[in-house]
This record gives sequence, C-alpha cells and structure tokens, in this order.
Amino acid sequence: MKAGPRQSQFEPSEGKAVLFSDVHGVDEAKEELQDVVAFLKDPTAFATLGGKLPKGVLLTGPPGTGKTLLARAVAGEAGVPFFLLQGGSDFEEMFVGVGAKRVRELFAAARKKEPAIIFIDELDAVGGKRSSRDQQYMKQTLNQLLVEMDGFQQTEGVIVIAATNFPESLDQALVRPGRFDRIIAVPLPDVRGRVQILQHHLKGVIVGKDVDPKILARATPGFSGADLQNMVNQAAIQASKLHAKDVNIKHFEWARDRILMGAERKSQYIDEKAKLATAYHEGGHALVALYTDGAMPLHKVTCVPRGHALGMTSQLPEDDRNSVSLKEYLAEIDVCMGGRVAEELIYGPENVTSGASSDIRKATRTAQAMVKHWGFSKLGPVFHDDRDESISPKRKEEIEEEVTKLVRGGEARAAALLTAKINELHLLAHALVDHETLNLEEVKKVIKGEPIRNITEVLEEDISNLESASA
Ligand SMILES: Nc1ncnc2c1ncn2[C@@H]1O[C@H](COP(=O)(O)OP(=O)(O)OP(=O)(O)O)[C@@H](O)[C@H]1O
Ligand SMILES: [Zn+2]
Repeated sequence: MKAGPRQSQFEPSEGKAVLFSDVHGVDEAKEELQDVVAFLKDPTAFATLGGKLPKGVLLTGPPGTGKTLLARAVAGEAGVPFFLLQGGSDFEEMFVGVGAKRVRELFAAARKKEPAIIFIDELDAVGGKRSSRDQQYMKQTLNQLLVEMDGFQQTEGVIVIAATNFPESLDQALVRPGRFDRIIAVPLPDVRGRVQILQHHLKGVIVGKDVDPKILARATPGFSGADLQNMVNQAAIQASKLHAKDVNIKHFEWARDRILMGAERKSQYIDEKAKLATAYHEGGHALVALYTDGAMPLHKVTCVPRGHALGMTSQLPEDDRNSVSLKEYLAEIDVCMGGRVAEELIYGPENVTSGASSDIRKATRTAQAMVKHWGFSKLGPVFHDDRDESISPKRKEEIEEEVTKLVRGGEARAAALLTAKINELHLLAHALVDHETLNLEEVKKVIKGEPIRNITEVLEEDISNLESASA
C-alpha cells in the first residue's frame, strides 16, 4: 500500500483514446450510452433540447466484459477527460479515513475540467451493504459520494460511471433517482461477440493458416473479453518461446486450456454437454412462454451465462401491467416450470439438476401471493398477512395445500405442452447451442424447422464486415 495522496488520481488519466469501435460484442450497452456521449459533447445544447440524463450510470456484469473499456470509450467518443477511482485498491486506503477527502477532491478536479467523466471501478467495494473492513470509514466515503452526486446539477457536465460485478450487494441509497439511476448490463459475449473480440485482439498478431477465429470463438463459450485477450497474448508468448514462425492453433489451444485451468478463474467455461442441458432448460421456458395464452411475450433466449444464471429467457410486457389476471399469473407459473420440466423430459427425472431453484422460488412466490393476497384459490378473497400471528395452523396448512396445487398445476401444464412439442424443443435446444442467443423471430423459424442463417455464414459475414470497416 502506498502512502500519501496519489496526485495522478486527480488528473485525468492519459493514454490512447479508446473508442466504441474498440469494444465488441456489447452493442446494446453501446447503444444505451449514446445519449451520454451526445450530452458530454455539448451539455448546454443537450439541456436546451430538453434531454434528460442520468447523473450516474451503473455498468453491471461479470469481470472482464469491458466495463472499464466502455467507460473509457464514452470519454474517448466525447473527447472529454476521464477521472478514475479504483474502487478495490484506492478504497483499501480509505479505512484510514482519507476516503471521503479523496472523493471530494476527485469531484472538485473533475468539475474544473467539465465536461468530464468520473469512473469508479468496483463500486461495491465502497457501496456494498456489508463492506467488510472498517465500516465507519467506508460509510463516510459512501456518504461523501452521495453528497457529491446530489450536489451537482445535471447541466454541469459531469457524469459518473461506476462498475460492479455485484449489483445486488449495493447499498440501495446508491441506486435512487438522481444517483446511479441508469443501470446497463454488460454481459459475457455470445459467439458472434467472441469472434469480433478475437478479431480485434488478433490485429497485429501473425497467425498460422490453421487459425480460424470462428473456430476459436466456438471453442470458448463463457469466456469474457478479457479472457479472450489473455488467450491471444498467452498464445503469442508461447509461440515465441518455442521460436515458432507464427502463432498456430496448437499455441491457441495451449493458451485456452491454461486459462481454463487458471486457479483464479471462476469456472465460467461451459462444456458442450452442459451447454446443451442449459439449452433444453431455457428452450423449455421459451416454448411455454411462446405457446401459453396470457404469458408475457417472449423476447430473447440465451444459453450463455447472465449474471449468476446459466442461461436466460427474457419476456417483455406488452404494456405497463397494473393489474394482472388469473390467467396471466397461471402462465407465469407455467413458464417458470418449463425449464425444469424440459430437463426432466429429456434427461429423466433422476437427472434433473438443482439449477432450477430460482425458477421454483419465483413460481412459489407467485403462487403464495395468489393464494394469500389476491384471492385466487378456493380459500377465496381473504387477505392473509404474512406477519399475522393469528393465522391458525389449519389455515396455514390449507394455504400450503393451495400453493402446492398451483405450482403442481403449472408443472403439469408445462409437461403436457412440452411433451406435445418435443420436436420443437429438440430443434430449439440444438439451435441454441449453435447460436447461443436467439430472438423471437429466430425462435419461431427454428421451431418450424426453417433455416435461420447458418452460424458459420453469419460469423463469416461479421468478419468480412469488420475487415472492410478497418480497411
Ligand atoms: N467487449 C470487449 N471488446 C474488446 N476487448 C475487451 C472487451 N472486454 C474486455 N476486453 C479486453 O479485456 C480488457 C479488460 O477489460 P475491462 O477491464 O474493461 O473489463 P471490466 O468489465 O472492467 O472488468 P472488471 O469487472 O474485472 O474490472 C480490456 O482492456 C480489453 O482489452
Ligand atoms: Zn430456469
């Protein structure tokens, strides 16, 4: 640990400007940051036009997906200075009480150079609900950060961007309106993203004829951008150690395996078998969502990890739902059950994994609320307060029974539906393994047995677009 203030923190960090074109596979996040760039380019004009902006943007996602890179790219695109506060290491010193002061000085420095970006890496180090170390000093630092954020006007031209791998552990005060009120997900790249990231980091590397970024990308599901960059570097080092004339596929395979074995690596890597199992699970959710009357429309399904989940099926409400009908609640339970039911149909009940526990929790919670609060059971429209001690044991049992009935009902409906559509489930799961992410249109085609473009063609097209863009 170094003593004394580090002057460099209060000066914009230097280095070659990063642009959006340096960050790959996170198009949605880039899209969401466009207005921040427009604002920083000309804060007054933006405000005059009535644009509304967050003061703070929170980038969330697994390690190494490019959160820091994205924040730098926002600064680079807008041509504004970038002030960095390293949550992990800088806050280490904060328990000796300099934290609050450092935050104050950093904001003062940034405001002098506005428009500017302040980037706080590992926000959870200071803004976590249960920051380990010295609670009191951490609290002071956090409070100072809140004071600074509350203290400036949107028109001032300072935007705070923070990154965290653990959004759920943040102090709620941080995500209130007027603070970090825009949250942008920066997920692991899918196979197309991985091709682009590899292409980017392969620039300037002399590779052998046997090296095909498409194949490398397909061999690295679950790798982050940082992992991929690391793989390229390690392969190059290995090649030079062996005095090879170029970096060939053997070197890449060696590097890949080394990263996979890396002690510090949380095993994100998914082998083909596990990927197919996840694909069936998510495919089950997706088909039930697609075919169940009253279910929220299917939006996207993926079998690569998102946050703590192995895969994800996302649905989009058609409009703001103020009240929800019985049919819609039942559909919600059915969709939750679809994942586990699909696993059971394909792999047999004895091989079902515990991976569906959050689905089960969600379905159970919905069923409980249906019975206890919304009167959707034979117990009728009676409100049962969770804190009410006077609910009789008999009533508790009846509630349990009704909840179980609802969840079991969902399970049975999902099973009937997926049994009838088993061929579609196979088609969908295998397409997911290839493409990793499918949108609604693609899902509809796949289950009809219609070709969506061959993944190799898609990847090839991506590569030639990239090449012509950089030529
Ligand atoms: N999406 C990406 N496109 C291109 N390169 C990437 C991408 N993601 C990561 N990298 C490479 O990995 C390096 C590390 O990524 P970065 O520090 O931005 O990740 P991070 O999400 O901030 O990680 P952490 O959460 O560990 O701080 C980058 O400098 C870049 O070289
Ligand atoms: Zn699930």
